Amino acid sequence: MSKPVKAAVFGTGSWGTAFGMVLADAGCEVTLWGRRAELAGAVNSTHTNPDYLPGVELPVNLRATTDAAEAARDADFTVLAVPSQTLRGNLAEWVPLLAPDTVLVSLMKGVELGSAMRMSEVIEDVAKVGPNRIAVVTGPNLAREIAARMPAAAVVACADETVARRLQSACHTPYFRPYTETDVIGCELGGAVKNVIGLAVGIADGMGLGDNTKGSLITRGLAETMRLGLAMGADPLTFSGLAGLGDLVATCSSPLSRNHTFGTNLGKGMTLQETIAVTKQTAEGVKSCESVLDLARRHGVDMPITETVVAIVHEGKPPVVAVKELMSRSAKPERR
Ligand SMILES: NC(=O)c1ccc[n+]([C@@H]2O[C@H](COP(=O)([O-])OP(=O)(O)OC[C@H]3O[C@@H](n4cnc5c(N)ncnc54)[C@H](O)[C@@H]3O)[C@@H](O)[C@H]2O)c1
Ligand SMILES: O=P(O)(O)OC[C@H](O)CO
Repeated sequence: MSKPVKAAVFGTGSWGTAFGMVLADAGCEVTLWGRRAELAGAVNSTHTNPDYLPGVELPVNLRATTDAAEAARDADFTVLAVPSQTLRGNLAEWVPLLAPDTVLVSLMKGVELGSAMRMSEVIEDVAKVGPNRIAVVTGPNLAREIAARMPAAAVVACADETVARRLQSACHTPYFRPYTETDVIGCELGGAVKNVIGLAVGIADGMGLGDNTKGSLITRGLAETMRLGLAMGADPLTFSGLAGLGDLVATCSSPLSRNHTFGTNLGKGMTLQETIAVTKQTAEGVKSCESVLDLARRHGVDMPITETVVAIVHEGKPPVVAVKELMSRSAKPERR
């Protein structure tokens, strides 16, 4: 009998825990790493994560520890599920502990501030491993729905398709259907930019605007994501798949999305500080809207919705003024 696949998941937040559950349900031996002993204790003793997924019963073969070396030991897959902006510092501490041939798997949907690096680039930079040992999991995967074992599809992307297939088989369950991809750039951009568009749609919802506005923001948001992707060497077809349209629709429609909810609160008139204060989990788009705009400028790409989100979130532009400006841009053909 072949030995079970071992996975370490660094991050016991919503998605780290839910994806750990997926891996465990798929038959992997999974160890979650978290910073807080009481949370790791709760996972081990009550098989719940009361802070991030209250009411969800976790599999008994999902264990947790605060000892990073213990989690990392002999892991075939080392899954990273911390906020995008802390990844660099976190990973630097874990690199000496990693199993020699482990595949590093990014669950994160952000772009690093300052460097404008995608998460796989940060991993490559810090861990000094090649693209064939770095994979990305993305798609329409709201953690709470996955944790409730509601059916969903996902994408596992790696430059090396064999590695993507290994990961696909490690996380395939009756409720979680992963497809393989080799377009890592497209998959990561789809995940990072949908958070920014999710903020925009949330703002519009909070302002009481309608479904036409939502449909327009989703479609034009996808258009600007694709423009950036093309400039960066992504395959444009990726954006009509799960990592693009699929995730955009889930995020922009769901009250479970932290980015959408964050935008809704801003659109209702809360200040940035008030909105941050009521946001308990990571809403990646809040910081990544700036790094996505940075990427767009580096590549000479026009991203008006992203620019508008940055102006509302970070420059205090009133949403009503921002909408007026967005709508009064010069007329142009739909495709350019
Ligand atoms: N929640 C989802 O539905 C979902 C789905 C797909 C992808 N993602 C992505 O997964 C990533 C993680 O999101 P999440 O939902 O698990 O966030 P979360 O806020 O629920 O959890 C974040 C985790 O990181 C830990 N953390 C925070 N700061 C840290 C630091 N400085 N050092 C180490 N650990 C730290 C927290 O304690 C927590 O365990 C994000 O990039 C997000 O976009 C989330
Ligand atoms: O809650 P959000 O906005 O981070 O979205 C969660 C997932 O990325 C949806 O696929």
